[in-house]
Amino acid sequence: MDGTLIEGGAAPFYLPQGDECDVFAAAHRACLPLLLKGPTGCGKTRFVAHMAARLGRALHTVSCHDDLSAADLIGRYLLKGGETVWVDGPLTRAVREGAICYLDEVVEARKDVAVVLHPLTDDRRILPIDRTGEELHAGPGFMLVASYNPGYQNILKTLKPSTRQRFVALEFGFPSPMLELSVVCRESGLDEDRARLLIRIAGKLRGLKGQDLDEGVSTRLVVYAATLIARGMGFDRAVEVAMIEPLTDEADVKRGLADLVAALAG
Ligand SMILES: Nc1ncnc2c1ncn2[C@@H]1O[C@H](COP(=O)(O)OP(=O)(O)OP(=O)(O)O)[C@@H](O)[C@H]1O
Repeated sequence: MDGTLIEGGAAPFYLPQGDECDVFAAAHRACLPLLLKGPTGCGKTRFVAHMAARLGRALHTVSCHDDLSAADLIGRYLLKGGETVWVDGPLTRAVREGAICYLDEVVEARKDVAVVLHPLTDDRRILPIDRTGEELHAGPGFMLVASYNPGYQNILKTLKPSTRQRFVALEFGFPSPMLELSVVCRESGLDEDRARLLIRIAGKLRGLKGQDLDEGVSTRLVVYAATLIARGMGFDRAVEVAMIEPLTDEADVKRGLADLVAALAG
């Protein structure tokens, strides 16, 4: 596999917002790691799955959390049938196989993860495994992709410059209304008229980010609402359970959102 993109229907469905597929492919060819920045549910994970398939690479995805340590990524000795055996973690597996490793919400991970990522994301491209004494050299197929959501206002959880400046970075936003319409119809099977109305509602709700809401409604939630409607749920109820309830716990904000939706839905 020489990094040529495979066209065709085998890859998970993904509608590009711009030139991100070309940037991903170019970074893969150049053996550079890639950082995806953007809000939750805007298509980052789908994009990586799509690109991995088009590049003919296996994909190992890790959802990072605040207890995720370097050992979780690299591997550990485990007791199996009375014997102690070494078991590779997802990052080590990806390096050995020449696969793509996707670290979703990388800022959540513990600090020792950055120490592991540094020699792997600069021109050394090595993964030292202290416990086994191995030092793996990443081949041309391997690529590290990480994502984070700059919108989460947590000053303690941000990437250090020495980490972020090891990545080529792409910024994602919510798709344009036309693009989102295609995504929502394709993902849910809902008709265009009702999908268009959902997207207008989403646009209005996104406008409230920073006032009443921390985060705008994601494309994922619009797809949820559309899927529920396509399967028979009433429009208003689907909007309530998929596009309002998940956004906030505050009763008066919810009421305000419901009024706004009612005005739009007529
Ligand atoms: N451009 C797109 N093409 C196809 N589907 C999309 C696109 N953008 C969003 N989606 C839809 O939105 C859903 C959520 O996207 P995805 O899981 O990739 O979000 P994410 O940005 O990775 O979120 P998180 O940061 O929370 O993991 C997908 O399952 C898909 O249905």
